[in-house]
Amino acid sequence: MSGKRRIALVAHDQKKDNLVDFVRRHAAELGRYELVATGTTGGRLVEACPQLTLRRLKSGPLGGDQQIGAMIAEGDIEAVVFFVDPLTPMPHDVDVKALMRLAIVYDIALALNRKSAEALLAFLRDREKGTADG
Ligand SMILES: O=C(CO)COP(=O)(O)O
Repeated sequence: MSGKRRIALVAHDQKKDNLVDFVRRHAAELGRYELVATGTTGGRLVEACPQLTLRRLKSGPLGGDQQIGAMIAEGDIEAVVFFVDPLTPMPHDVDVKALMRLAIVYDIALALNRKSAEALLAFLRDREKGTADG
């Protein structure tokens, strides 16, 4: 690891534009973290924010969600921003659930939509300042 704290970024197809918008608006702040993303999401983010250094994992349905889950289990993830699409059936739904489950098990900050992602960043900011628990 680089020594920076790590954040995972993931979005389902219908939510990728929303995540790109979120990351673009917070690029400077997110750039202070080591960023990992599932494959297609990562491609979109790198295209939109070429200044960000981001490691692309496998695409979600091909194991990317599980790679993030494994990082959580290893203690290598600080927070997960995962913009989920609740209206479309996913062939890899079990992987999505497994990732969320591990985030809960390990008490990892997990944001599933834009407002909770804003709250997550505020929490990380407070934690850096030493004014948040956890
Ligand atoms: O499917 C995903 C999360 O479940 C995201 O994967 P991609 O970023 O490769 O589209």
